[in-house]
Amino acid sequence: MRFEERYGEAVTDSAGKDDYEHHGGFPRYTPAEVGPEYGRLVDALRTLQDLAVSTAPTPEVIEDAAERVEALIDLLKPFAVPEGEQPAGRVLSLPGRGSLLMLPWTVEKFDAEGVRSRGMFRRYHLGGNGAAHGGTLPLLFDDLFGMIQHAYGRPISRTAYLHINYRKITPLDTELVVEGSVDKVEGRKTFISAVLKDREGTVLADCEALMVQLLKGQP
Ligand SMILES: CCCCCCCCCCCCCC(=O)SCCNC(=O)CCNC(=O)[C@H](O)C(C)(C)COP(=O)(O)OP(=O)(O)OC[C@H]1O[C@@H](n2cnc3c(N)ncnc32)[C@H](O)[C@@H]1OP(=O)(O)O
Repeated sequence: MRFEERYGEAVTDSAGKDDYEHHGGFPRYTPAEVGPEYGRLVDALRTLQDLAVSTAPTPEVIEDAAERVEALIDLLKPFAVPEGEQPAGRVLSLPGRGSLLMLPWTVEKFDAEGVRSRGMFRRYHLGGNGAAHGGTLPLLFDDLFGMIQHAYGRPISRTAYLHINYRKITPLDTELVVEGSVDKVEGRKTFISAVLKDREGTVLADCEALMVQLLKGQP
C-alpha cells in the first residue's frame, strides 16, 4: 500500500519510507483500520476526562458514575491486546492518533519537510490559572518529534534530550499550531526542532531535541 494511502491526505509524496529492520527492539507499528465509532468513543472519553477534572458532583452522582465506569471497564477488559495491536496511537486521521495519552491535535502536514499539527489544550490539561500544565508541552513536542522522524524516513529512535523554552503562557481552549522539522542528521543522531504558536503567530514555546537511532534489539 502506498505511504499516503496508509497515512491519509496530510501526507505528500516526499514523506520518507523508513526501514523497519533498524527499529531496535520496537514492535512493527502499522496504521489501524477503524470505523467512525472508534473516533466517537475516543472523543467521548476525552470529554469524560475533562469532566472528571472539572466537576464536583454530589456523593450520589459520584457513586452512580463510579458504577457506570466500572461497568465500562468490565465491557472493555476482555478485548485487551499486546502493544502495537490496539488502534490507539495508530490512527493518523484522528486527533492524537486516537490515543487518549496524546494531545487531541490533528496532523495537517506530514512529510519529509516537516510535520504540522493543530489543536487545543483542554480543561484536562490545566496547570494553573487557565494555562496548560507545563508537563503537557513536552508530551506534545516529543510525540511530534516521533512523527517527524517517521515522516523524514528515519528509523524509530529514542529521545536523548528535549529542551523547551516556555516563551508565553499557553492558553486552554484556544486553537494553536505546532510545526517542526529535522535540522540535521549525524550518523545515529537526528536533531529536530519545532515551534508552538497561536493563530496570530505569537510564539508560545519552542523546542529542540536529539533523537538517537536504536541499535538492533535496543529497547
Ligand atoms: C502507525 C503510525 C505511527 C506513526 C508514529 C510513530 C511514532 C513512534 C514514536 C516512538 C518514539 C519513541 C520515543 C521515545 O520512546 S522517547 C522515551 C524517552 N527516552 C528514553 O527513554 C531514552 C532513554 N535513553 C536511552 O535509551 C539511551 O540513552 C539512548 C538510546 C538515547 C542513547 O544510548 P546509546 O547507548 O544507544 O547511545 P550513546 O550513549 O552511545 O549515544 C549515541 C550518540 O548520541 C549522543 N548522546 C546520547 N545522549 C545524549 C544527550 N543526552 N545529549 C547529547 N548527546 C547525547 C552520544 O554522545 C553519542 O554521540 P556520538 O559520540 O556518537 O557523536
